[in-house]
Amino acid sequence: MNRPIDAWLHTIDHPGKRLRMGRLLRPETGRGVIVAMDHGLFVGRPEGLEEVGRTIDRLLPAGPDGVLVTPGMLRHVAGRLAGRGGPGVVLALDTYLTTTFPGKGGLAGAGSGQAHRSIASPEQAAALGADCVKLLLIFGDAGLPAFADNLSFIAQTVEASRRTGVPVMVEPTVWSYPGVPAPALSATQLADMARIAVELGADILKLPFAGPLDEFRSIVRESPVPVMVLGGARTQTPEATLEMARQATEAGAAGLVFGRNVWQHPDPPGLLRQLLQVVHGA
Ligand SMILES: O=C(CO)COP(=O)(O)O
Repeated sequence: MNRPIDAWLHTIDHPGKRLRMGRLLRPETGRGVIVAMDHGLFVGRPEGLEEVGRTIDRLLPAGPDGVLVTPGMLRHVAGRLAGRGGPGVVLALDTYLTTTFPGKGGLAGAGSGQAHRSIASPEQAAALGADCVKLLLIFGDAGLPAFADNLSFIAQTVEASRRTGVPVMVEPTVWSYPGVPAPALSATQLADMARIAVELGADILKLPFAGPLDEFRSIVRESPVPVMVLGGARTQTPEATLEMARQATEAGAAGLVFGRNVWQHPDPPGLLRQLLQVVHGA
């Protein structure tokens, strides 16, 4: 089910986007392994990611294809990433807030409800050297006006990406609350969410892996853009993380965007090497 990188890159008619996307997906396999480290924006100081710079230093020798960070944090870690010929940089361009933060002392402030906001412009992301920007497409209980704003924010960012040349990764998700398990998505729901993201102009999809394998394979096959699979909460065992990576690869995914399962592992570079082995096969 491997799709060569040219199959993806030829779908992109913008040279800047092609060049940047080619930095995240390896030419030999058409896939990439991106380590997500933007969690601080959503939850504060996650266990295992107390110091993003130190985590990056530990992971770089394993050779990740990309890192996902926030524009604010990039200022502090760009020096570590520069001058090495990689990894590519994905910047989180938005965030969502909920008022329920169990164990976090009500970090999101007073009042009730949910809010979704941009935290940087596409132009800023381009100026910061981003190879890709990541946006959320959030389904669920925030109300129709919030959802409509979310859709137009993605559409505007896609429009801006024509000027900046920075590809747009869209992550369809559902409003969730720290400490509360995210609702399980059926493959049918996921297929609809993915399709809406593509219709909005996503260049890359970032999706949770939802079995059964054949149904996820259909979502990947139907997608005209690469599908990368996110990790989610820490699995019970490293073997379960590797198995998810195997199944995602088997289903034709263009790689992984894994966070907690990498940097909360006792040996993050060791696990990352194993993931790279699964995804790239060498
Ligand atoms: O991309 C991610 C967060 O932005 C994925 O992180 P997790 O693997 O920890 O879910």
